[in-house]
Amino acid sequence: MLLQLNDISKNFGGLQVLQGVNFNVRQGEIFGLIGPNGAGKTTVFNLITGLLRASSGSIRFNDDDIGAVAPHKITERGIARTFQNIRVFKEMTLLENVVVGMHDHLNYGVASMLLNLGGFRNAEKEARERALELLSWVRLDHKAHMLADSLSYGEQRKLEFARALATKPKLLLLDEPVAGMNPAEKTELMSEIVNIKQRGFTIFMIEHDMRFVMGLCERIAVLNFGKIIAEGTPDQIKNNQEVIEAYLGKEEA
Ligand SMILES: Nc1ncnc2c1ncn2[C@@H]1O[C@H](COP(=O)(O)OP(=O)(O)OP(=O)(O)O)[C@@H](O)[C@H]1O
Repeated sequence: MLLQLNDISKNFGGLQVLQGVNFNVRQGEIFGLIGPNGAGKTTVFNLITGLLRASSGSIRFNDDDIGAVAPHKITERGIARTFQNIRVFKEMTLLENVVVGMHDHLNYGVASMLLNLGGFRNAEKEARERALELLSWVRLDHKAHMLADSLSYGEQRKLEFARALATKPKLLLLDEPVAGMNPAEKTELMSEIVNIKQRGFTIFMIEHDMRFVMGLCERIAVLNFGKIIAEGTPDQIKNNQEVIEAYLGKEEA
């Protein structure tokens, strides 16, 4: 197992947001976490990436306990994420945005690279070539030299995705990757994610768009009021009575 959550609970003061959460993400798969608004999904990502600490339970990545590891160290260990609210540098080009994402993994500082200082030329050239390749994975390479500000909302999401890949993560966490995308952009992103998986990346996403999650994920866990109520293949999840009730309410179900 690449990632294991064992009996995780999280309280904010008196509010119990997660209770006894258990699930695993396997190497090489596309895994999805779904659940109604406020179920605790983003809290799970914040625990995995070290922004929050669990009240109890353990999180293991590559068999190491990462429950008390600081966020930047989590990135170094190979976990990258995108956020629900877009965080691209709008006044920088797409290429520069991705190069910035790499900086942890290069020996030279970003500032030096961007300033073209002699000894750093090679590192800069390599970084730019790699950034261009990552942009091509999300079909944004033709816009590499444009400012991020000129992108549509959906394109900015894809730029964030490319930037997260720049750290060469073993595990990529995507928080609502298709939020704000139009249907054509969603379909495109679906095939791009499949391609990225085929390159050996493991992907774990939170997503509300059922067509997207069901079409893409190999396994899905469902969180409701802080508890995992189901885990399985998309077909198992679609037909699970407790899941249907969580989404529709008992009356309608
Ligand atoms: N830092 C915090 N302090 C206090 N309460 C918090 C904190 N972070 C989250 N919560 C609460 O925890 C609960 C779960 O929030 P979380 O954002 O994890 O849900 P979610 O499933 O990601 O929701 P959504 O789908 O709407 O993004 C909510 O009631 C939220 O208000």
